[in-house]
Amino acid sequence: MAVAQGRFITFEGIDGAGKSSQIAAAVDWLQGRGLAVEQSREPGGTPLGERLRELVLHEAMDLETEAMLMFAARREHLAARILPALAAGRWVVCDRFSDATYAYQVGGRGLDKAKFEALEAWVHPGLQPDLTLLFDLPPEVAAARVAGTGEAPDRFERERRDFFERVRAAYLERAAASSGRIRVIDANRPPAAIREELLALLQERYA
Ligand SMILES: Nc1ncnc2c1ncn2[C@@H]1O[C@H](COP(=O)(O)OP(=O)(O)O)[C@@H](O)[C@H]1O
Ligand SMILES: Cc1cn([C@H]2C[C@H](O)[C@@H](COP(=O)(O)OP(=O)(O)O)O2)c(=O)[nH]c1=O
Repeated sequence: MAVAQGRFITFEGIDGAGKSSQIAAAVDWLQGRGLAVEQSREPGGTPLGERLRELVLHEAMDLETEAMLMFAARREHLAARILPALAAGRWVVCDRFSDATYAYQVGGRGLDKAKFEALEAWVHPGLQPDLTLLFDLPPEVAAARVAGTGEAPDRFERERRDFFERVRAAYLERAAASSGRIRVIDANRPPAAIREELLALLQERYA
């Protein structure tokens, strides 16, 4: 007998891209179709992962330590939540996954691509999200949004414009290499327009 298998949907983009409220809209839409949906985030998603998140967002560290902590948190997230949920037929909507490590650690910070690929093959062999929504916008627009929140910036949000230019370019490069999985959304528009495109995309794919 075929076992129901949930779908894995991820959201990506530079800090301030506006993922948060759009993720909520996507989850609402999927739940409205009667699906069981789990919303999560990376780094994080489990008690251990959230503790690792605190460290990587606020503690200065070596680049390879940073990359391995991202993947350690991810391994725990997969083992404790994502894989059991998908196996039980639940859908998982996650704020960031390995594309973020590619964009931030490889693109932004210069981590050796072969080391990223080795970690990815170790931590989730044969598994990629079913669909990834990449929120794309100029770093200066995103930075103004982050500044507008009035919240204290973390270690990544304090990076300079050229860092986010590299992160953005790495995301777009990965999207070009996986155009069936990664859909680029122009995030430099009002929230309502983005929401409309996002829901149309989900409708086209999953209705
Ligand atoms: N399309 C948009 N246009 C203008 N401001 C936005 C838009 N989307 C989100 N924002 C604002 O930008 C800030 C960052 O949004 P958020 O959803 O937290 O981004 P992310 O989760 O991608 O870092 C918030 O203050 C939010 O209200
Ligand atoms: C998952 C992941 C996140 N990050 C970074 C990107 C973000 O700056 C930060 C946390 O992401 P996020 O939860 O999107 O932060 P916020 O809700 O404040 O926008 O971690 C990496 O550098 N590598 C990774 O693999």
